[in-house]
Amino acid sequence: MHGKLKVSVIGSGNWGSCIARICGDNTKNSKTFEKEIRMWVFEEKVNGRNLTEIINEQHENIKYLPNVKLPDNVVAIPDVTEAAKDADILVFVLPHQFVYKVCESLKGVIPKNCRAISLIKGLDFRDNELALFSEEIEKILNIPCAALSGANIASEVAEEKFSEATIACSNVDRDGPLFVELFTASYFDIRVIGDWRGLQVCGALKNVVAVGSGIVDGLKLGNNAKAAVIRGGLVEMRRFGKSFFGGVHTETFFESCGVADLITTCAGGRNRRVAEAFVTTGKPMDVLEKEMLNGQSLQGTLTAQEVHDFLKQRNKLDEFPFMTAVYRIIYENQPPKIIVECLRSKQSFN
Ligand SMILES: NC(=O)C1=CN([C@@H]2O[C@H](COP(=O)(O)OP(=O)(O)OC[C@H]3O[C@@H](n4cnc5c(N)ncnc54)[C@H](O)[C@@H]3O)[C@@H](O)[C@H]2O)C=CC1
Ligand SMILES: O=C(CO)COP(=O)(O)O
Repeated sequence: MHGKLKVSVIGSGNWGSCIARICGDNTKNSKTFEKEIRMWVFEEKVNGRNLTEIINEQHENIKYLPNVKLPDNVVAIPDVTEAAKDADILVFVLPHQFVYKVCESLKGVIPKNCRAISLIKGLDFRDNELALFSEEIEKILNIPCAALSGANIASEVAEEKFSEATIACSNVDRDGPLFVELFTASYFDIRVIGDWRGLQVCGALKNVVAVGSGIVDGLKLGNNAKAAVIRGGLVEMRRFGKSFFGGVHTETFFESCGVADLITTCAGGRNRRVAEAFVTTGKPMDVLEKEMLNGQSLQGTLTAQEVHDFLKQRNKLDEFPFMTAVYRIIYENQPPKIIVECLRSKQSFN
């Protein structure tokens, strides 16, 4: 290894800022990593000032992770190529709808020996295929890309409450220890696995299940119904992974990136909260997203659409009644109660 490794975090939202904080704490006195963490910020005005200036002066992302101090070695940079150039490690942590544009602008800027890790929860439906972001980043930038996902509601991790996370990479021996060193904290415990596809299928689809659980909450159906939705959702997540992506292991669904993330998101995530309000107010999800999230982004609504379009095009909607019900409720005005009707067993006792 020649010198210490330079780390850049591409993204600075709720989770992006939280993870930059962990990285910054870990690189402060590191023999492996350069102290400075460059964090790309999608520039915007907050209270009439540039968000990057506020972050660099106050060491706080007052819009996306308020009341949490960032270490002063985390430096906010508004130009993405400036933030990423010469990086040895790129941490992608963006809402999934923005990833392609950002990656395209990094083409030709990234050193050949750079490694990446994707913390993005989402899939991309294009050319009639669903793409995994770690694989898209590998293709666009021609560098290896691992993935991290887990039961990690950012506000809780930022308060240093105990969480687990999963890292998956194709070369566990080469990349595992390095990423574990970068992300582990006393309150953030990581396990490394080889199933990067299963991990990302879980991270994306659990957001659709969380929308379903919010619908159950909006209908005030109680904990048993929510458990039924989590169970049915998990079955379809596994079926989806196994049906459409090679190399997905059942064990992955028992890691933090699987059932644990599903449980926490269905209990306390943004997708759940906004979907509950969708039922109680009757307003569309995109309107509520703007009203309730102050610029933060829902991933479950777009993922529900992408999954639906993919399944429809393959004539497979019948095999995924729960995912299809979520789509129909939020996009096709179907009654919210179908969220549990779709789970009923087809057995007849007559
Ligand atoms: N917030 C959380 O608790 C967790 C989020 N994640 C995942 O991490 C990823 C990033 O989420 P967050 O950091 O929470 O983001 P967020 O939900 O806070 O989204 C807002 C971010 O998007 C940026 N943005 C807005 N317009 C943009 C544009 N046109 N181009 C590029 N960026 C733009 C904003 O500047 C801001 O940084 C998502 O895939 C999410 O599912 C994963 C674990 C936990
Ligand atoms: O991914 C998350 C927790 O692990 C956050 O979920 P929400 O986007 O629904 O808040």
